[in-house]
This record gives sequence, C-alpha cells and structure tokens, in this order.
Amino acid sequence: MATDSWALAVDEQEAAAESLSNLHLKEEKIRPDANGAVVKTNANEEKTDEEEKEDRAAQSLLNKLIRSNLVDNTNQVEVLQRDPNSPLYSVKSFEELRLKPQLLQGVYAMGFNRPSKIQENALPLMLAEPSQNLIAQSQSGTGKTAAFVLAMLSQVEPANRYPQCLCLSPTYELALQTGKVIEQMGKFYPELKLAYAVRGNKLERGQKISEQIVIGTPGTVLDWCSKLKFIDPKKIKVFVLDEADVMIATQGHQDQSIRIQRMLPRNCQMLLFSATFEDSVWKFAQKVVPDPNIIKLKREEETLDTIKQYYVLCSNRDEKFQALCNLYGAITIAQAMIFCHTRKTASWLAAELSKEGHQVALLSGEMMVEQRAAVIERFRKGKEKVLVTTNVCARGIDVEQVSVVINFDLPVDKDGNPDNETYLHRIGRTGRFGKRGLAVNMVDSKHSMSILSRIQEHFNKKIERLDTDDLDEIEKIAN
Ligand SMILES: Nc1ncnc2c1ncn2[C@@H]1O[C@H](COP(=O)(O)OP(=O)(O)OP(=O)(O)O)[C@@H](O)[C@H]1O
Repeated sequence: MATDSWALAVDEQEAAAESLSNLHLKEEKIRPDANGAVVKTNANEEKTDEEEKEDRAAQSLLNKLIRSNLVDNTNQVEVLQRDPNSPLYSVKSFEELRLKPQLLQGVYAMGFNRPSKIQENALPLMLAEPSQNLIAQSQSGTGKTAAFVLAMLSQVEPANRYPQCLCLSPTYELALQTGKVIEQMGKFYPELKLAYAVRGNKLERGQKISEQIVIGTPGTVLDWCSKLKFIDPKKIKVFVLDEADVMIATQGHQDQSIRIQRMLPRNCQMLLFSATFEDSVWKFAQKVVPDPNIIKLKREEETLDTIKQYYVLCSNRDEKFQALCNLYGAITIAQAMIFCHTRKTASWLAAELSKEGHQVALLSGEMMVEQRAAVIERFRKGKEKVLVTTNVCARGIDVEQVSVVINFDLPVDKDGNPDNETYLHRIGRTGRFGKRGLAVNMVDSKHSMSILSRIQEHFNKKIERLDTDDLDEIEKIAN
C-alpha cells in the first residue's frame, strides 16, 4: 500500500511537470527542474493555473491543425431569436444565401457542398438585413470559423481601403489559422487584403491601415484602435469575437475585448463564438453582444453501449507490457491508441513496442503543437499503427478512426480521482456510427483497481476481466 501511494505521488508529480512543460506558448516562464519536479511556491501555483488556462489555446490550435473535416453532429440546433415574431430561416444550400459569385466560388473551391448544421441557421441570420447580432456555441469542428468568415467576406467592400471587419482571436497562432481560412475563402477577391494585429507586427507611427479585414489578439488590436490609431474603430461594420471560452481564460483579454467593443459604432454587427458555454462565457458574451440572437448546438453524446470493455490484472509495468504483447499476438489490431499517465512510461512503452517490430508513433509533452499535429496526421494516414500518448497530451483529441483503445494507465485527474469524462471521451469515440469498439484497461495496483471500480460505478457498466494468457479468451473478444 505504501509503495502504491509512493508510486502514485511520483506519477502525479511527473504528470504535473508534464502539464507545465507541455506548453510551448509560455515555455520560458516555468519549467520543472532537472528531476522533473515542480517546486510549489504560492507564486508558482498561481502560474500553474495560468499555464493550465493557456493550455486551452494550445489544445484548440492542435484540434484545428489536425482537423480536415466537419465533426458529425446529429443533434438539433437550438435557436433563440431576439425577435421571436420574425420568421426563422434556415438554408440547406449555399445558393440560397445569394452570396456574391466570387464568394460562392471560394466556398465551393474549399470543397464545401452544403452548410453544416450550425451554418444552416447561423448564416441566414448573420447575412440578414438589417444586420443582427449573434452569440453561437457549438463544439470545435462544427463549422463556426467558416461561418463567420463567410459573414465578414459578404459584408466587406473591397473597393474601400480601410478596415471594415475586425476579428479577435485569443492567440497569435489561432489568429493565423483564421487568417488562412479568410485567404482561402476570399481567394477570388484579389483586391481583398488582410492585416494581422499581433505582437511583433510593427507599423510606423501615424500610418493608417488599408486592409479591409483585421484579425488579431485583443491587446494589439486595442493599441491599434486607441493609442496608435492605425484603425478607425468607427468604420468597423462587423466585429467577431472568436473562441470566447479560450479568450476569457486568458488574463486581460476579457477587459481588452470589452474596451474594443465600446469603441465600435452602435450599428456594428457583433458576433461571438464559443465551443463551450459555462456561466463565465455567457456573462462575457452578454457584455459584448447587445440584443443577441442565440444559437446552440449540443455536443453529440458519447456512449459506452457499443464498446466492449475489459480489464487485465497485472502486478507491474512489465506485466502490463507482456499482456499488451499477448493481445497483439492473438488478435488483429488495425490501429490502436495507448494512453499512459506519465511521459516516462509513454517513451519507455513506445521504445519497447518498436523493439517488438511495431510501427509506433509517440505523442509527447515536450513537442510543440505543430509537431504534435504532424504526428497525429501521420497516424491518421496509417503510417503508424500504434499511437502511444500521455493523458495530458491527448486531452481533447479525436480518435475516431481507431477501434482499439488501451488504457495502459487509467485516466485520473489532478487529485488522483477517476477522470470519467476523459474515459468516456477516449473510449466512447471508438464505437461511433455503428462501429464496435474495444477498450482494454491495464490494472496493476489496489489503487488502480479502486479507480476502475469507481469508473464502473459511474457508468453503471460492467468491465469484464480478461486473462491475456488465455488465447481462446482473447480470440473471443475479437468476435
Ligand atoms: N459546410 C462545410 N462543408 C464541409 N466542410 C466544412 C464546412 N464548414 C466547415 N468545414 C470544414 O470543417 C472543419 C471545421 O470547420 P471550422 O474550423 O469552421 O469549425 P469550428 O467550429 O470553427 O472549429 P474550431 O472551434 O476548432 O475553430 C474545417 O476543416 C472546415 O474547412
């Protein structure tokens, strides 16, 4: 028991160290020492929180970099109109929107055949005359960015050489991603120009910006609008606040956004987008978007109904590895994701699996977001058959095409309690769209057995024991 709790403490410390060094955005600020330990002073704890928040921006960027399609969602869109008596429009095709031909061409060139679920309602609302304000929430990947980019491009007058659309993003990297979508969708508008209001983009004093669309982070946009006067905020027609949930998690961004919003003309269209809608986001949204229409698309429910769940009892790491090899020896596994608690275990496991002849990809905490995206991309293309990753690193990643998930270590939160949400997200996605998924949990201590029991209780689903030395039994689970 004493050994268990000691092992847990070491693991937790490592995981904490990882969640810190994970973040290249603030890398220089705090780092674990040479032993991977984090020194906990009050000041550092505060920073840890900050870093944790900034991790949301990194996760959001990672999701954008690895995504190539819309995320499926069969839920109904909920629309709350400002004027409940006005008819509610929804469109099933882009033609119905009567877009300018160059823009429709841009949309089709991007390979979009029809509006996504959220776009069906959001687009007619955003393009209506007179202009209407909108607060929209739907999970990442459902087409929000494409929607507001289309709204900005529809309203911009390319002949007018001054900023008319202003879009706020939480980070420089996220601003660049949105900028790319603007460039792609607006590619048949050669006269249309885009400026990035981000730190490091220095302009000469007294200069006025001629680009029609400005995208940037709140601090720099505020400077450009007020102190430096590069932008005349009174000429802005469309104001977009993207990733509001990430925005409010970053210190100072909320106030800066509100100050920018106050400089805009009253009839400027205000649009706010968020992947989540907790109370704090909602309060902020109401402050920056007066008289809003509201559109919400609930997250698709993940269930464990179509997933076969097992656990394997082992007494240490080597036995877990042996059990994994037995599994691989007995059944055909096209592609699997394996989750470990610490970076050290993940690296060790990846090396051992490689020695066994597997093609292994490793997603590790010290990688930059772009490097992680490249690893996931290769795995998606099937270049590697096994992806070994740590819990922290894989948070929020979609594993849709993978039908086998191995929890080499069970997911636990900062306090060592079962992380049910992560368990569901990780495993729930393997059994989507009628596919049958397989999840195997490795259990190697009383502590992890108790975590497993609590996970079972939480979902009210039995996780069967699997004896990986019994080949017949393993073969059975594959059928
Ligand atoms: N109508 C559409 N048809 C096909 N693909 C689309 C459509 N709209 C968007 N996409 C694509 O789907 C993916 C997700 O879209 P988008 O980035 O707009 O979602 P999002 O909700 O803004 O996600 P995030 O919150 O992560 O920014 C992108 O690859 C985008 O090109």
